[in-house]
Amino acid sequence: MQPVVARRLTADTAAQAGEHDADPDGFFGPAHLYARHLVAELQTPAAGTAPERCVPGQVMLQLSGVGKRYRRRAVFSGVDLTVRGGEVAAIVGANGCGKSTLLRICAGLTPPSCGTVHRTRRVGFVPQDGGTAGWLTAEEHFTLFGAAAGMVPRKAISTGTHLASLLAWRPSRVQPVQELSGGTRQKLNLVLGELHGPDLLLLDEPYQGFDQGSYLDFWRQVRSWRDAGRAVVVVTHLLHELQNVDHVLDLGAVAGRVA
Ligand SMILES: Nc1ncnc2c1ncn2[C@@H]1O[C@H](COP(=O)(O)OP(=O)(O)OP(=O)(O)O)[C@@H](O)[C@H]1O
Repeated sequence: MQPVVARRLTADTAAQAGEHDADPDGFFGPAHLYARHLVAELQTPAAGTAPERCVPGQVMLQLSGVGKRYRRRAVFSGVDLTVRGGEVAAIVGANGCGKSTLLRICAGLTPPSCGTVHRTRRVGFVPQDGGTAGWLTAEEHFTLFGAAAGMVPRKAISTGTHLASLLAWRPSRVQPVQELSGGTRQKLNLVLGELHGPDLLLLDEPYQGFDQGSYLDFWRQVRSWRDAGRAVVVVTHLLHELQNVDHVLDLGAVAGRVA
């Protein structure tokens, strides 16, 4: 879960910068020095990040009787879902039925109000709103997130660049992320979620802003993860893709029958 920690750290930092209403360079110093500082802080590799082979058929995620309440309001209850290596699950349903909340519960970022969640250790999470830092470059993000997973900078950059190429994106070495288009920033998010080779990928509408070619590249990637024995859970509104997935969890139907 170290990449999740790194993502939270960069989001906190962005919030700090926003609160102080200062030029990031003046507040934190030059971007590359700040990135180096964060990398040093996250240098200790997460326990158990040594590469392991995905085992197709192995349970990567299991939800049993999971429910969520915000104060006295029930969002959903009684959610059961099992996703194995080599399977893709889609979470669908109307706006506000709790899809993002459920995905955060799967990632361990939001506690369920009831039920149990078992997940494999190596998880990649791609949130709907990215946790990227606008004044860092894509390469600095690769280095930062890679360090959190115990990758040396060179390996993190080459892996990130390779994964970006699978989405037809060639990151500039100098352009800060705040100058990227929305779709390209979303590609960065996707690459960061996959950088450490997770067994379980949790994706919250990861293709928002993608052009048609990138969208097709994305689903090609999903099939290649599945073929490699990884498990994928994707929140989606695009029902015509459901023929390509192994499980469909209609959270709208579940939410419609909460107590
Ligand atoms: N931290 C929170 N505190 C209180 N209520 C919340 C919180 N987070 C989410 N909610 C509520 O929980 C419900 C589910 O939100 P969520 O974002 O999970 O829905 P969603 O199905 O992903 O929606 P969308 O399709 O629009 O992305 C919404 O009514 C939302 O207002």
